[in-house]
Amino acid sequence: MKTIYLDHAGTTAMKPEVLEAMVPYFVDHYGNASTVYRIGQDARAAVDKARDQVAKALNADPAEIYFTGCGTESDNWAIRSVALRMSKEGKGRHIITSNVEHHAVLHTCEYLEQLGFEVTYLPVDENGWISPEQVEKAIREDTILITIMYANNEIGTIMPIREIGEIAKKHSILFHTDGVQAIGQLPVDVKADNIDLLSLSAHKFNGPKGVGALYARKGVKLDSFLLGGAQERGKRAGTENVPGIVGLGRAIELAAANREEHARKMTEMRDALIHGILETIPYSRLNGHATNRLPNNVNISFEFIEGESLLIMLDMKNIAASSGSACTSGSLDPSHVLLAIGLPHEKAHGSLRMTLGDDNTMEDVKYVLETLPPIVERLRAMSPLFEQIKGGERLV
Ligand SMILES: Cc1ncc(COP(=O)(O)O)c(C=O)c1O
Ligand code: FES
Repeated sequence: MKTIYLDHAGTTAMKPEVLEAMVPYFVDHYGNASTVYRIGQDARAAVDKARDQVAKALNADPAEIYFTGCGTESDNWAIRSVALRMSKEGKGRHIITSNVEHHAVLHTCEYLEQLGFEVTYLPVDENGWISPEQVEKAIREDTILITIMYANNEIGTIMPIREIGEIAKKHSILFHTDGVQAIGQLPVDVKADNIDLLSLSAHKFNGPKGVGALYARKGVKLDSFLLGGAQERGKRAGTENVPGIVGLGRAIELAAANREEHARKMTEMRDALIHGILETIPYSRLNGHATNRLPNNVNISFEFIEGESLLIMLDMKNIAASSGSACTSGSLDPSHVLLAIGLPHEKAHGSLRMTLGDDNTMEDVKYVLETLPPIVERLRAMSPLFEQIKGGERLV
């Protein structure tokens, strides 16, 4: 039986068209893009083309796009570079972010705190949302950067990016957004959204792993993060990952062209899953905003069960899902995002994230809706706590 893959927020399979575009740059045009001879110049032209493709998808200028090694690098680069430069220029040392950011942002902010920066971690509401007013209220004389994610990778809540960008602009503060989960799902437009810096990662929209990009608006002074050669106009040293960059360019072009149809299809499957589960499984609740959420994200907590056991049993039925973000699923700590929306530990542990993609169909949704309820029931039958409430008494 085929695997029903429901972890597209973790990573996605590459599209055959993307692979096809990349292959020649491994074997034929393998030259170093910084050289003058033909096979090097072929590679250079391919990097330039990819830069155009990324710029077009974001409504940016190609000169505003820098290729990186991953979304994590883009986040680190944007935040550290702005912080260090602004503080050197005496503009201040205060950063505003949220408490549901990806660890690429949170750990970078914590690192900067060790260097003497001050960080405000705005608390989200019960839906995982930050209001523009909250952001405005947190602004101080010495605020140099606002970094708020476009959409959350665990619970799918979409942040009011355009409004936050407007506020940042009004106060002349730089605005970075981690757009890793938004690209391909939402209509991201860096100009209309008032974004100064945006991070993205190819493997989240059917491109290759290990390649990302950072958009930096013209006029934003960006210092190099990786020091060395003069690649990426002297801003990001290291021989370009030409096949990866070509793949990123092709993948974002395809994602942008199919975005509306993709979002429509995802939303339909998402809502069928959410309603189907909430209607058939007692003591379950949806995490994240009911409607203002990524079209492909389903995140549900089941009381009285362990997310890990649920994942193992789903895997035995060929369903691949997640119980939190990929990097923390090996740890015993409950997700910081689920705790931030106010879930107590036991509910946070019993959560299931299913993120849909192009390869899913309504048949898959049907299969999940048939397979999941008996698994939850079996796991609950083993739970001593659940035994106590069987009589109909509500404990929590
Ligand atoms: C919101 C968000 N930011 C950053 C990242 C990191 O991206 P990458 O895996 O390319 O380093 C991820 C993916 O795990 C993510 O979901
Ligand atoms: S590093 Fe990928 S989910 Fe955290």
